[in-house]
Amino acid sequence: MHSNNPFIQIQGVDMVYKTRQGSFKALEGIDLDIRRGEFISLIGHSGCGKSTLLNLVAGLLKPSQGALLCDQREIAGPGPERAVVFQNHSLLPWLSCLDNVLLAVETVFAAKEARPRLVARAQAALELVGMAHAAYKRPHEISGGMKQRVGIARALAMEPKVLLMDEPFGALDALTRAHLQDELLKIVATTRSTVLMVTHDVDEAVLLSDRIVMMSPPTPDGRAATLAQVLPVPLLRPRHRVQLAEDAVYLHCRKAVIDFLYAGHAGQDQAEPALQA
Ligand SMILES: Nc1ncnc2c1ncn2[C@@H]1O[C@H](COP(=O)(O)OP(=O)(O)OP(=O)(O)O)[C@@H](O)[C@H]1O
Repeated sequence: MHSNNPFIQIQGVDMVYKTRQGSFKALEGIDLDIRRGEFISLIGHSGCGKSTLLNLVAGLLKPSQGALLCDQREIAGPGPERAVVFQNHSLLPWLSCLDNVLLAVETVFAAKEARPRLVARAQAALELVGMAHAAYKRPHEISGGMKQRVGIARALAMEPKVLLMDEPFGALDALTRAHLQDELLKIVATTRSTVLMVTHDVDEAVLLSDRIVMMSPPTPDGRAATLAQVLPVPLLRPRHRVQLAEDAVYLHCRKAVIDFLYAGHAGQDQAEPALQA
């Protein structure tokens, strides 16, 4: 059941990095509530703090101000209920795909379950992403898209309450990317995970998200990045990319994000088009 209580709460968060040149405020005054089972995308130009915010929710960073809560508890560090998928899969090259997933399964379930059950969990996760056939292959023996799927399987196998994804499909070709987006839609419909995903891809954000959080970049006069706008995506699920291509709501959302990115909220990196329109 999806409850309306916020599952992740980000309250008045500032993030200041200490650098050799002094302090750098990357985020300021971030407030965001995420409901259980909600799919949220973070979008914005390079350097506007998307990864920083994701890493704060992951517990990999501590906020300089404010608080982050997951399921009413303060996020004090990384935890198995919040699994992270990075842009480059980060699989261990000397282990098979199955063993890579198993390693993650063990960290969560080894204390209370016997090995056959753990292996079954790892196999089920590989199946979920269509990679059961590669269970005994090592990462160098499979394609980039396949590695990324195994990375997602590894995260899902931990049965996390929250899936945190930092440009999970950023390094993939367009076709593989579209395929994995479709799979992710199905997987999330099954697992009902709460997802926070960083992306640069407008269509990906609209296709997958319940809400798109648009972040404004830091300003040249030293103002930190902040959340500028939150766009609801009121499209019914299941969603099908081909049908959506001409859907008025889809096109409206897509245009709203593109307008945001190009009108007034462009970062100092305008030469780097963040869009994959
Ligand atoms: N460890 C760090 N130390 C100092 N500054 C940092 C650190 N990590 C990030 N920053 C700075 O904080 C700002 C936000 O970085 P972040 O990686 O969160 O942005 P982003 O929106 O994810 O960018 P991109 O889309 O390019 O990945 C940037 O100006 C970056 O240079």
